[in-house]
Amino acid sequence: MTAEIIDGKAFAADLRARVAEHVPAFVKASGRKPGLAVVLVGDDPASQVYVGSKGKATVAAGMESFEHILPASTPQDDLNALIARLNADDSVDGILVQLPLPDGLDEAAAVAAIDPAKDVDGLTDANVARLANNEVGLVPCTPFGCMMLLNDRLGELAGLDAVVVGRSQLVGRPMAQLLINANCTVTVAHSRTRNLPAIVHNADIVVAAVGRAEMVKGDWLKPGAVVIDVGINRLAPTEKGKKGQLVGDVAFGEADHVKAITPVPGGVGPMTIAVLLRNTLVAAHARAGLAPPDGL
Ligand SMILES: Nc1nc(=O)c2c([nH]1)NC[C@@H]1CN(c3ccc(C(=O)N[C@@H](CCC(=O)O)C(=O)O)cc3)C=[N+]21
Repeated sequence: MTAEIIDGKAFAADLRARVAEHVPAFVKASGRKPGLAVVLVGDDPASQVYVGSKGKATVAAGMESFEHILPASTPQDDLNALIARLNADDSVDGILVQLPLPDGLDEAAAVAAIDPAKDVDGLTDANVARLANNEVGLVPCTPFGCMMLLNDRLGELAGLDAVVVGRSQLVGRPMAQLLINANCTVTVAHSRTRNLPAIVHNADIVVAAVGRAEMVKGDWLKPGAVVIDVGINRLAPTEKGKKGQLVGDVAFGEADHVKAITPVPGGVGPMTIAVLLRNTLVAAHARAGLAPPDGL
């Protein structure tokens, strides 16, 4: 049996196109474009690349992109003041503060400063509570994108055994909530979990989000499982002049016997950006008092 490779890149391109199709009607109804503000503190090169691709995708979808790049030495008060200005700015529908923040800055305080109506990362207490209560709200982009890939590949998820490896606020925890809301039987595993291989081997759905290169081995995976690899790990460069290879949290080369698996790159990563645009459009409609865009 040969695993199907889930083409997140193509799925994301389709989602971005569907988001873009809704933009003209929003502009007509509201007299302005949907706007996304991305705040990057510090000069981490990988973060700069992500912020760049977010900005490009935002403009390509017909939306307005606002980038705020601050030095790593920015005081908390200045960061919070910027967030307060973005909250008050009517042309901004979505605010994303790129995480992690540099040492010395309080992430929880920065997130708490974001207006929940503009919280396109779904990280504020208000949106976390809505997700936990299975109510409508803004959901973190990466887990939402994973659910779209799972629904596309599997259809009805009710009753399936799902294992989420990782319990971060941005991915693991909201992923578990979404799977519970989809009526899966959900296990959340993490660094203190005992007998991880056996737990993963029970799963029909495996979502790996630990940030450790190829930690999930092929023989842990049940034949026929659907595997979503959220990890993006850059290996040390092996050849001179060559950039380090990107690998996921799953040993992809050992996963031939699963039903389907997302590759890295080209799997979950592009979905994250496409869902960010989707969330911005959804937030824009809600803020303008318009019905949510359908089919997204
Ligand atoms: N508040 C916040 N929200 C985030 O959503 C967030 C964040 N902070 N901090 C950093 C991580 C990382 N992240 C990625 C998005 C897209 C790709 C992506 O498109 N990756 C491509 C390739 C990337 C490459 O080649 O380097 C792929 O997987 O195919 C990767 C990583 C969002 N993040």
